[in-house]
Amino acid sequence: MLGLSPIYLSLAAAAMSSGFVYAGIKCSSYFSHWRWFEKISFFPGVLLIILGIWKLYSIGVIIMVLTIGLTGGIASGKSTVANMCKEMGIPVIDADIEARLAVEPSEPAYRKIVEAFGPGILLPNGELDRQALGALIFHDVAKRNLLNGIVHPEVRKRMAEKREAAEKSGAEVIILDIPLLFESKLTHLADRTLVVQVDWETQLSRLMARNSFSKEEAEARIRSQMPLSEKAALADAVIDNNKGIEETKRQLLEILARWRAEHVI
Ligand SMILES: CC(C)(COP(=O)(O)OP(=O)(O)OC[C@H]1O[C@@H](n2cnc3c(N)ncnc32)[C@H](O)[C@@H]1O)[C@@H](O)C(=O)NCCC(=O)NCCS
Ligand SMILES: Nc1ncnc2c1ncn2[C@@H]1O[C@H](COP(=O)(O)OP(=O)(O)OP(=O)(O)O)[C@@H](O)[C@H]1O
Repeated sequence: MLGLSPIYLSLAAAAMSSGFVYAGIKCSSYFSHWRWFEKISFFPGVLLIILGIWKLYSIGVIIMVLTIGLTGGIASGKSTVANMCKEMGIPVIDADIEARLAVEPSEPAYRKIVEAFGPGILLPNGELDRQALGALIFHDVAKRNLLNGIVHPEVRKRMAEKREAAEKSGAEVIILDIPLLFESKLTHLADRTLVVQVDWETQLSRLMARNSFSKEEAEARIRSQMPLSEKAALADAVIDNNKGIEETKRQLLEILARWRAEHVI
């Protein structure tokens, strides 16, 4: 996230100094009553505060982190792009994975889901039957909202913890892979938003192939999300993932290089 980049620090320093000067002028009557050592130490004191903040930044106490909110539609290629980032050594925090962990039988969300949807959504071994739950919620907006209301707060908590850990480990870039970044109004979590886009036909055929879904099942899942064209219009950058993997990687590298440069200046 923001951390404190040099540009923000410079702006803060400029604002602080002008604030002090303004206050100094406003209080000139007081200022004229200050003793000589108070007058002499005033401006160097301000300078020392600014240098102190700068030092904290330079030794890494204040870290500058670029947080990217990666999103898209179901099967548009978010995980494919996230895996490319992981290969580059960039930590990825994946909302789908956190959502899976949050509904394990030992977790509080599990009990709430069973209470809300009944034991019919359980497998014989007691775990959630994800296919059965999916069949319910992707065809019924009220049920989807009910499930989201149980799972999403847990996912947000888990992601915040992981993000803090990634920041502490000194990561300069962090990817938050959040399928519902725009739907759930979570863009404030990221400095930049990146949408992985594909056209409808490609999305449908990749989803049907990957999950062995019927056309109807796949369409219900796609329609349960904000249209990809709307997400693309809201994003800071868009990766066109209709073509081959290499072309997708080329676009990713270009965007990362641009954003890294912008964030550091
Ligand atoms: C309904 C569930 C059990 C289906 O599980 P399944 O293993 O089939 O799918 P998986 O979790 O891998 O999700 C695949 C994709 O479906 C889409 N999706 C999942 N949940 C939702 C939802 N509530 N609304 C819209 N799209 C969703 C996302 O694009 C996601 O990447 C599961 O998706 C779930 O618990 N969803 C609610 C939590 C959630 O919103 N997860 C998304 C990220 S927070
Ligand atoms: N450029 C590409 N060319 C061909 N196949 C691709 C490409 N990008 C992704 N795929 C395939 O499309 C499918 C969906 O991709 P991926 O799993 O990355 O999507 P996702 O957005 O993470 O999906 P979900 O929303 O379900 O988590 C996968 O089977 C993947 O291998």
